[in-house]
Parts: sequence; C-alpha cells; structure tokens
Amino acid sequence: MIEIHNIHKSFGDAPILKGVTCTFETGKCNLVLGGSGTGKSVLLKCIVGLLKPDIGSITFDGTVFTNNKIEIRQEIRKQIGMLFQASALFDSMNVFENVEFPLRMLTPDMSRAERRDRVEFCLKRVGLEAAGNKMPSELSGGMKKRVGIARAIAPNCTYLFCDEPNSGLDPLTSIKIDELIYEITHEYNITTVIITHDMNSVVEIGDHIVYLHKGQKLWDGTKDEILNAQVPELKEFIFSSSLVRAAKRIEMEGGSLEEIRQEPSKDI
Ligand SMILES: Nc1ncnc2c1ncn2[C@@H]1O[C@H](COP(=O)(O)OP(=O)(O)OP(=O)(O)O)[C@@H](O)[C@H]1O
Repeated sequence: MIEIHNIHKSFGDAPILKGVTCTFETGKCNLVLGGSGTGKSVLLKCIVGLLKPDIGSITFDGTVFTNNKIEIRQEIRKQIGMLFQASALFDSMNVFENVEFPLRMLTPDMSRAERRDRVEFCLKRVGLEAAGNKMPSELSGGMKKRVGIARAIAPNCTYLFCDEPNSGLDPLTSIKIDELIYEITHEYNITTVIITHDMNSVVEIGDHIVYLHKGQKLWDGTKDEILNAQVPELKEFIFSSSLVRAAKRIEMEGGSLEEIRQEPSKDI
C-alpha cells in the first residue's frame, strides 16, 4: 500500500497540489482521475521522487520515502516500474534489449541466461514472444505499450505507475492495454497507480479511484460507486465524458449500450 499524506506542491507562487491525502491499495488498479491541469502528473512525479513535495509524506508499505536516507529511497525506487505516456522505448535498442535494460541496471548479479529467461517470460506475458528482434520503429502504438509494460515488470516490480496508458491508442487497443495492466496487477499483487482522464478505464479496471480537482482530492471510491458520487465537480466530469453521453442518448432512444455490444456486427 502507498500512503500519501497532506502533499502540497507549488511552482513559484502557483499552488498545484493543496493537501492531497489518499491511499493506493496493494494488488489493485488505483486510478488517479481528473481533468487537464488538476495536478495528476505532478502528484505522480512527487510519489516516484522526480519532484520533492513542499509539505507532506509518502509511505511505501510502511517505509517513509519523503526526506528519508538516500539508500532507503533508492531501495524503494528499485521496486518501482514505470509505463510512460509515449512508451519511451530506446529507439536504438530492439525489443529484447529494451526489456533487458532495467535488469542490467538493477540486478547486475543476474547471469546472462537468467536475464534472457526473464525477458522471454515478460515478452510472452504481454503477447510479444515473437517480437524480440524488432526495433521500436517497426511497432504499432499498442505494441510499444506492451513492450513498455514488459520492461516495467521485468525487475519484478512491487509498484507500477502508468501515465495515461491509453493516450494515442484507438478504443479497442486501449481496452486491451487496460485489461493487460489489470491482469498483471492482480496476478502479481502489484500496487498499480494509473493516471487517466478516461471514463472507459474507470468502468473497466477502476478497483479504486481517486478524483483530483484543482489540486485537491474531492472523492475516492470504486467503479461501482462512482456513478452515484454526490460531488458536483465529479458528476460534471463523468457526464461530460463521451462514453456516458453516448449511453444517455442510447437510453433515451430506448436501447442500452450492452445490447448494442451483444449485437452481431453487420456486413457493410
Ligand atoms: N515543472 C513545472 N513548473 C511549473 N509548472 C508546472 C510544472 N509541472 C507542472 N506544472 C503545472 O502544474 C499544473 C498541473 O500539471 P499536471 O501536468 O500535473 O496536470 P495533469 O492533471 O496531469 O493534466 P493533463 O491531464 O493535461 O496531463 C499545470 O498548470 C502545469 O502547468
């Protein structure tokens, strides 16, 4: 579990995070939801140590991260896997080498054969066992995300942070990537934190959702609770999403999204 307590962060005289307190649960997909500019990425950077909060504390499974000794912070960092928004693969390395990279950095004692086994295992887990020799330029957006996920979990991460994993993907590929992150989280009991403003992800994989608005946490709960949340800003956010607008329109016309999903596709 990751515990965030009273985090404040300002840039100059602009306050961005204004006392955020929340927890991210073990073995669950924890979503940080909110509109543009609400401080989601700043919060994520504070948690992984890329930014230093002005006030507040962050604890990983009982060990304080903020302002702790460098060795303790480094130990926690080694347990963190990151999936970046644009995948951030190394263009000069093939898929195998990209996934192997964190193992070379973090586990220098691992033999070459052990590294190869681990990379092959991770590539298989994300469905890319045949892509090891490909270069990033030869991959689709969805495949790049899969490589990013394999690279993040290669060192057996305890915590996985995903910054807008669906950005730049079509809706079907987005669902597949969400499902993969969800399965991996539950399979390996990882504490996963996903930054998103995608309501599709909320309804598909939102085990625990933290809603941020203007640098403050206004609500948290599960995907089953969110539609009944009595927070005006969150309601406005939910009902402005294209998914919910489409469902409302279909309902007004006497149908349901689930019925449409079940219909066999028609030849055109
Ligand atoms: N290093 C920085 N220096 C100054 N201002 C910053 C810095 N990083 C972020 N900000 C500001 O903090 C605010 C919140 O940014 P953040 O990137 O966290 O938003 P977000 O909620 O992730 O939005 P989006 O969904 O659009 O990515 C923005 O106004 C941004 O300009």
